[in-house]
Amino acid sequence: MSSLQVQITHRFDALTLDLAFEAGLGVTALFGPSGSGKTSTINAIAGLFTPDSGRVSLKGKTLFDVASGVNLAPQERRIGYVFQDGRLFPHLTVEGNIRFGMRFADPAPGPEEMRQVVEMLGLQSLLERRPGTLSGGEKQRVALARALLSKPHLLLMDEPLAALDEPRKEEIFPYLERLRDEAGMPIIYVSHSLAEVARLADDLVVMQDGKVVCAGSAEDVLSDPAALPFVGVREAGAILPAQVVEHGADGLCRLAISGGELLLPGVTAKLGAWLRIRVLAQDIILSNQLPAGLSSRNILPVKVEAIHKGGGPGVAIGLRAGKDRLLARITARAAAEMDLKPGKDCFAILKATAVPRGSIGVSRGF
Ligand SMILES: Nc1ncnc2c1ncn2[C@@H]1O[C@H](COP(=O)(O)OP(=O)(O)OP(=O)(O)O)[C@@H](O)[C@H]1O
Repeated sequence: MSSLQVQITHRFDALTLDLAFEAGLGVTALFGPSGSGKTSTINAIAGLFTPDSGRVSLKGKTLFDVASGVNLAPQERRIGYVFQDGRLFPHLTVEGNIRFGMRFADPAPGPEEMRQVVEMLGLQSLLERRPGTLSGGEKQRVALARALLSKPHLLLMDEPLAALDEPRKEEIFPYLERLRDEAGMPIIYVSHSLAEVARLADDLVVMQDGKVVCAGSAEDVLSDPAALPFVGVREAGAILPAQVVEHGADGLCRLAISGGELLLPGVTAKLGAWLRIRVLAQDIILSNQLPAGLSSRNILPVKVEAIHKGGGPGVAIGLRAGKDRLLARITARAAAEMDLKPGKDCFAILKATAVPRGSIGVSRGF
């Protein structure tokens, strides 16, 4: 049974929320366009907003249930909440802010637990500083530490990177990846950035107009051609588990994937490290023959699994590459001329520079 179970309905003037999903350990991303109801959903989980009907339970405990009249106050729910803007107390030091979270923990964390969280989030040298002197990324790490030291059973994060520029985002990602792998609790991560989601999420719940339109493991959803219209044609792309095999003297890294190898620039992870590589559907070219004399070194034998026609000239092609899946987006005309259909073998070609550094995340291994 999943740790968190959510079923809520609520009618706002302009939107009706009507959704159900479950979340286990690790990061479950709530992804969807602005106004799809993501924040309202996590506010309902946190007890900051009371829906018309439904039920929320965490680790078998009912937090909210209209049928039986249960509606625990936010502070009784054992939930940590990290807001987009951090919401630190400006008059307290970093340490004061972090200790504030401990007031809600039961039992209160000891010095060793505090040391571990401070170390995990790299806050050792910031403890005496005040929030006004911190960068956006540092503030978010403090907000995370404060939430974690309240010893929650669930962590809710609402667009925690939205206010940060790209370098600050890059700075905080390793901490979020560590948190995902070490926190030992469900984390609900709200985002409208598929790049963030592809990098962090174990599971994905895609929302639109107050409803869940698809849900499952991030790998399944992001490689599903039928999900492409919901995640966006430009942003859609599968994630491939890959292991670092060799750093070439020319700056290219050789990565082993279940269906072959990739050569990519800009990979700094150590030999043997497991990564998750996001390959955008629009960056894949398909060929019926093994291409010769091509500049790309990344040519993978693949099998067509599914084809999904959208309203426009494009089609999404679900591909099997070894044990993994890829998603390609090509024109319907090309698909027809290549006679692509489920079961057909072909080759997927990926330009090395098509995978930017920001599309490479660290994984807990597969
Ligand atoms: N308190 C409210 N009163 C009336 N309508 C509301 C209220 N809160 C939310 N809504 C409605 O629900 C919609 C979704 O809001 P919500 O903040 O949950 O979406 P979101 O997916 O988190 O969007 P964003 O990414 O922009 O924060 C709003 O556009 C609005 O129509």
